[in-house]
Amino acid sequence: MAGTTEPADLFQDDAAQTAYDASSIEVLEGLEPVRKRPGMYIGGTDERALHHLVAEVLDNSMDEAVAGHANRIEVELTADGCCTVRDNGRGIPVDPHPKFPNKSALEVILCTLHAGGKFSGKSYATSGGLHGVGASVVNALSDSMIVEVARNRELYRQSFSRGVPLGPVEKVGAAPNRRGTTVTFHPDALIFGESARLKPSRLIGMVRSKAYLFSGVEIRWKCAPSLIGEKDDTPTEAVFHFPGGLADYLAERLEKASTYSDKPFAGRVQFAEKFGKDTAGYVEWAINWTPSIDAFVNSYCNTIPTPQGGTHEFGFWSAVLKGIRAYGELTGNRKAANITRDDVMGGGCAMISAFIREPEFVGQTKDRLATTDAQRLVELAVRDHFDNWLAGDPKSAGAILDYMVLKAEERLARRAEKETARKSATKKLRLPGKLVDCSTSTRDGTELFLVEGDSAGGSAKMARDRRNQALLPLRGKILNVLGAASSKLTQNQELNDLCQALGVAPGSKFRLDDLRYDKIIIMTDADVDGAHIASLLMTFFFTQMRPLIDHGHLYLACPPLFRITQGGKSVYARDEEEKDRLLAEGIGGRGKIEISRFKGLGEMDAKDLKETTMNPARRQLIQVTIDEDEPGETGDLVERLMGKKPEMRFQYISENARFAEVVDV
Ligand SMILES: Nc1ncnc2c1ncn2[C@@H]1O[C@H](COP(=O)(O)OP(=O)(O)OP(=O)(O)O)[C@@H](O)[C@H]1O
Ligand SMILES: [Mg+2]
Ligand SMILES: [Mg+2]
Repeated sequence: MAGTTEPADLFQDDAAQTAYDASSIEVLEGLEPVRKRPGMYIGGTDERALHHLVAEVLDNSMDEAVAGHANRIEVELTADGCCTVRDNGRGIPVDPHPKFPNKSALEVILCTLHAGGKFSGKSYATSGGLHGVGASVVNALSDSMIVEVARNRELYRQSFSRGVPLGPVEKVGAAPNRRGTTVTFHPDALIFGESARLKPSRLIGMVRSKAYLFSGVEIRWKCAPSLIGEKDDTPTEAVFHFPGGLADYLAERLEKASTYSDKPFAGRVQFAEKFGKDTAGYVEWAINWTPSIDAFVNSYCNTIPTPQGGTHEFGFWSAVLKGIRAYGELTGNRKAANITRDDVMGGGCAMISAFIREPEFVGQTKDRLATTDAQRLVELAVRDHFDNWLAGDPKSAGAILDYMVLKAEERLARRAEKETARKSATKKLRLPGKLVDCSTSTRDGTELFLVEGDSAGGSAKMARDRRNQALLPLRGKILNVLGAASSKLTQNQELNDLCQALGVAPGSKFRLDDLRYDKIIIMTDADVDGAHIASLLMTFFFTQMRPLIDHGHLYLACPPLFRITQGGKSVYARDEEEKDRLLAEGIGGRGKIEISRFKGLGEMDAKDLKETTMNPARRQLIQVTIDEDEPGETGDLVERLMGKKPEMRFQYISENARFAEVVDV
């Protein structure tokens, strides 16, 4: 039947179709879409998203600073849960907007998606803002937002709630010595939940990082003491200003680490110097290598953190990789050719900050930079500097090169090890001589019978289905493995044969994927010796190949318990009940009926063994499982199986249904 055929009644449901007409298509106006689907704008409504609101407002002030119009920003958290960001920039325009003469530009910016001054590159060269949504999204998701603008010696103010203006922009006084924008907002509990709070410890890191990303700005931090928890060491006030930029920050982070170079490789290149005056922006970086702390890379574009990296980061690592390889060639170190990007990045602690015109990010939270050109710009800008740096400091350069060569060698050695391991696994297995294998080449549906004794092995060999049933006769008793050291384990021939036949190694080297059979079936006599062997085997599997049991590969065969003979005719009974039934029905022979408790598998001929114990259509198997619900059960089980009294084990194995579950398979 074709997969696209619709059930007939789908066509009858006219009502459903009528109800879904043009009126069901909604066009969300203004800021409604933001409140309906915050995820699209801030990546969700969780804590990360909540803190992203501050990032949006702060980014706008940073853009103003990077554009050269502001040099001071203040961030304050107040006890009422509000956040205030103030800058001394140009101030958001407040004059009427040419397209909407009744509204100020301020209102248009805050109440309209995709309204902004960063589309053309005229007011801002390399801004973090680019979509014209940030400020309006914060407004939409705040139950209160107040924006104050000091411009033209006047102070203006407009208030909003959930994206709706509470009135027009108003002049509220004179501001003779002031300019800039102040945004105060309170995240809406309807969106973020009643318990949502801006966390000082989370915000101060962001605030600090902005300061070292742009050395031309000073950021003042203030936080109500009541917001700082007992074990929290976030300061209530701080001033961040890093004239040394990223190099300062890296030095601070690597203060306690030993590094391969005394001084980091750090620098800053204006793209215009290299690519002509029309190329706006620059790249700044700082990196050092250390064996003592985990490698990290923090990358940014236009002060926006890009935790998922992107083109700028890729270009940076390309420069470093090519530089170090070239240096190796120059100094006659042939192994340098083996170094890859991973080797260069491993152990490298790097800060990369690019400023480019019209960056393209993936999504509004801007986690990854997608601008293709950034890769080329950054790579070419960094490359020359790296070459010079290496040449100018041979001691550091040598140490870093040696370290990367070592990383490359380790990586190659690991790969070689993996490859040989794989080769030996796929190489034709050496199988023990006494294994009677089945003919199927795949594992699916195959069974390996572990058979006690040679005589039973003989009839089992004839009784089996040679396509999927294999046999491994086990001679004598296997070593009592529970107490044995693992060296003893590997010396035991029976166990070695068993492992080889199964295709797996015991202990930590066990790999379920290598198992050669689907079902491992222990088939021993229904007597004390048989029970002992079965228990030894189960203990072995339990302690050395536990996943084999956990994944349901281990079974016990259930040979019959009674044989009833009458005048040359024999039948077998699995239990008392079946025996009684057979006796009552009669087995169809003549003369005296003899009932014997069945002893060994060897007593049965191949046909009987097949019918009672091996043929999947007639037999019963007990699947060995471990009951995890009962604490102490497994340890207890091993105790019982391995205890001194063999009768107990026999009893346990033949009767304990908690441990072993009877299944018809
Ligand atoms: N502190 C500020 N100082 C001056 N102008 C600002 C300030 N904050 C916002 N603006 C103006 O408001 C516009 C809209 O800001 P908004 O954050 O909504 O969008 P954006 O920054 O352009 O882009 P993005 O959505 O990527 O943040 C900005 O483009 C800028 O012109
Ligand atoms: Mg913005
Ligand atoms: Mg906007």
